[in-house]
Amino acid sequence: MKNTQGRQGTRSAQGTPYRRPQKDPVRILAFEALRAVGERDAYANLVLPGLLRAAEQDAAKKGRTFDRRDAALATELVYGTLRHQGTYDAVIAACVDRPLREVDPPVLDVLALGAHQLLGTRIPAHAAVSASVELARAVLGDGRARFVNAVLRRICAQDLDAWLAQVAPPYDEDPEEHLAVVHSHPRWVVSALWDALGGGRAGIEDLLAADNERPEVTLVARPGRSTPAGIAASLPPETTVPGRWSPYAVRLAEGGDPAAVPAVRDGDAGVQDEGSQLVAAALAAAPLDGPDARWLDGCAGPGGKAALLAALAADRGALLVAAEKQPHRARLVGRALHGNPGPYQVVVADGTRPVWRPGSFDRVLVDVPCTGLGALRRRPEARWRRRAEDVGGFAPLQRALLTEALTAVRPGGVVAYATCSPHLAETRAVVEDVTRSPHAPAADPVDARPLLPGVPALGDGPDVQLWPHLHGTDAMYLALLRRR
Ligand SMILES: C[S@@+](CC[C@H](N)C(=O)[O-])C[C@H]1O[C@@H](n2cnc3c(N)ncnc32)[C@H](O)[C@@H]1O
Repeated sequence: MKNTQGRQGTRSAQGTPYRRPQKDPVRILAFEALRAVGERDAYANLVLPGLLRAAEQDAAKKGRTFDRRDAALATELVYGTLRHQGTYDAVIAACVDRPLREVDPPVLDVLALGAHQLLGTRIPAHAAVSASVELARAVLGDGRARFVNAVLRRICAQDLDAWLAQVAPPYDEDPEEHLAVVHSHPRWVVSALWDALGGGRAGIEDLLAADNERPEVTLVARPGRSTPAGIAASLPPETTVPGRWSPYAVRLAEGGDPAAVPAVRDGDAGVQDEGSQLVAAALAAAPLDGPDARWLDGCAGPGGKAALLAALAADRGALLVAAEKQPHRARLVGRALHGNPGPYQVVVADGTRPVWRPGSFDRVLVDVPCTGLGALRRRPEARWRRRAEDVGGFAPLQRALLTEALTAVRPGGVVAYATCSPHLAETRAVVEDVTRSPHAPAADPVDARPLLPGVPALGDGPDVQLWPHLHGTDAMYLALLRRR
């Protein structure tokens, strides 16, 4: 019998010709990544590499290719959609006739992916809609694909600016909600960041916009093991840029792959934001009277700062003890420190119940667990997962770890308290409470600003707060305290 319905043709119950959905591996991969983030609380940066590898292997089996451009587009779709989810949700909400919580999450993911292509990329509108409808047919079925089609057609009726004017309240009426919708941050995060940053509209807008930028990949050349110049010389000249502030930093140009850097493969260098490098370098540079032989990193996992500290300690013949409560993270610390030119020990230990004697260290770092609001550039989903209540949840541990750090350092020794969050409740409030507490050893603040030479806009001191929009770093906080 002659097939009159084409290669993939069958007839549906209604008699309309049925065409199998086109399976676009890039969009399917992006959808699967969003589902993993939404359904299983996965981290995009952890699930993506596995999905990309699987897509490559699947394509190879079918005699097709899934190349670097496909991988770059899939990554952009996932990260962009997650970063701008708050804005896209507000737009989608204006285009559906029921509350968003009544729309199934997989449908919302397809809509958000479509909204990102329409409002956040240069993909032509007709291509963005048809690719999204095909994705919906493949992963949701024909009925929901029609719904997706209808919603996306409403979205593409105007551009992003027009949508923002429609869905965000005017700045003058409700500044925080305006910024939350326009810059896609939860309102409580806008509020907390603004409290910490201070100032007017321009600064907070720049900060929120910087949180939505892809961060550069920065490497740390571990002293005694490699140098920024040596790393740069090992790579084609156009692929590296000097660090901005850290003498150990070298930045990779757009698209640079750290795994391709020989010094990184050998452990002589690592991937580390310049803010983290500055924290370790400032502790190492703090003036000290008396011995300088024993250093402690009390919250070391996964070991980025410990590896730099250990290399700096080695240069002075000092020992670094790197303590971490979680055994699996302590193993990562061991890996980061492997090959260090000087002495070090990695211990699995609870920094609030120390296994070391009081006063036995000359320099101590506590880079405490925190909300991570300073690294929103790197963790696109984190802002939606965190809750305002989480801040208070970390408070007792942060105070206990700083108190024990002050106990661990000898009189005259220096403690660095660091967080990758600028939230005032995790930064100044902790330092002020502990330094006033009768239960903590007495300590005096050390002005950290001169220990970050050349870094501008460090405020009134004595502590320092780095910012993505001012320094190009994560929003690391650092307070230095000298035990009396
Ligand atoms: C912000 S991270 C430290 C990052 C690290 N300094 C780096 O640069 O790679 C905080 C670490 O503290 C660990 N931690 C949490 N509670 C702890 C405790 N009571 N004692 C020691 N480490 C703890 C966490 O497991 C986590 O690895």
